[in-house]
Amino acid sequence: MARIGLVAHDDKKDELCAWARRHRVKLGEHELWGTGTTGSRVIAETGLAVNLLKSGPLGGDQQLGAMIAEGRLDVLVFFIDPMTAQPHDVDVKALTRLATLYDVPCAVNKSTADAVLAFI
Ligand SMILES: O=C(CO)COP(=O)(O)O
Repeated sequence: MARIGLVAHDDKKDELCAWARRHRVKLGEHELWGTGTTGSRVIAETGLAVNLLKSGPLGGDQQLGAMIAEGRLDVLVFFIDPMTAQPHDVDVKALTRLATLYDVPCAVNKSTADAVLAFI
């Protein structure tokens, strides 16, 4: 069982929820963690159990980063919106930086997320 973080920027939340619905059975075999708004939407739209952290801009991204630094997260699925500036861009960069540093698989779009999930 892998510990998977689920995060999406606002314009990518529909995409992440559709992805989670498509992989509902497989995701159900794993321990899921989500930032507040993303995680709540995944719960509502899939019925999957997701451990909720704070909303991303309020510290949720940093909580996921801390989990990575402490060896408590195995996979990060983070659908980033490349077209919209984020007020908490420093947190976004910190999270992707820690995933890179600790060699945690980090899927920032659907096809990469499909590939990572097929692998675990
Ligand atoms: O801001 C986010 C990622 O940077 C996601 O946070 P929410 O899931 O709370 O919207």
